[in-house]
Amino acid sequence: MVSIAVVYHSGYGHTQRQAQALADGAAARLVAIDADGNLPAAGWDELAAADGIVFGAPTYMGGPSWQFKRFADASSKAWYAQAWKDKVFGGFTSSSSPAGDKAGTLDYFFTLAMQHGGLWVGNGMMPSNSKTAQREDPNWHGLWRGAVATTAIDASSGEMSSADLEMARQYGERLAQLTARLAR
Ligand SMILES: Cc1cc2nc3c(=O)[nH]c(=O)nc-3n(C[C@H](O)[C@H](O)[C@H](O)COP(=O)(O)O)c2cc1C
Repeated sequence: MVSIAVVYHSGYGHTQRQAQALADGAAARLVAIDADGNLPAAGWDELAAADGIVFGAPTYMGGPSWQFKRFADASSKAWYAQAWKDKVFGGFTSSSSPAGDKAGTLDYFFTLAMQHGGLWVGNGMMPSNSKTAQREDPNWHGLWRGAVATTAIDASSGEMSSADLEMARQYGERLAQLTARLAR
């Protein structure tokens, strides 16, 4: 059984629901970054012990929230020790606009994973982009770098799209399966 850790920040609960859906799919542990950008006491040890690490943050002003960036800067200690080398990595983000410059957040996660010497996993999902496509279809965004969710700026986390949460769950499953294949 491989161990996956989902390390994420959420300001208003949307990214938290995505994190939970992904963790359900991957049978992963959640490591929440708090409002000050800090991990819980055992957080760094959990990340060091995991076979795979998944980054999550809301997209704020075209990139991850500052709390996630504070965590990322603090991960330079793990980088010096090459503690996360050869782990599997993935990422997810939530924003209010369908494009919303989410890609900036996912690209940042990818760069961070590469700096740590990791292996990036995309979602591997077919897009829903035909004339009959619906917003409740899986991967209606047509994006492959990770998992994404779009929720209207005035909608609560309880009103999130079930397709977006399902995307996170399926992505979690894929991350766990590929991590297990590498561990063989
Ligand atoms: C400071 C701030 C900046 C934001 N910037 C963006 C943005 O660049 N693109 C976008 O689509 N939504 C943006 N949003 C909306 C959030 O990404 C969206 O509400 C997201 O679902 C919040 O996730 P959370 O509840 O996990 O914090 C922004 C929200 C805040 C508070």
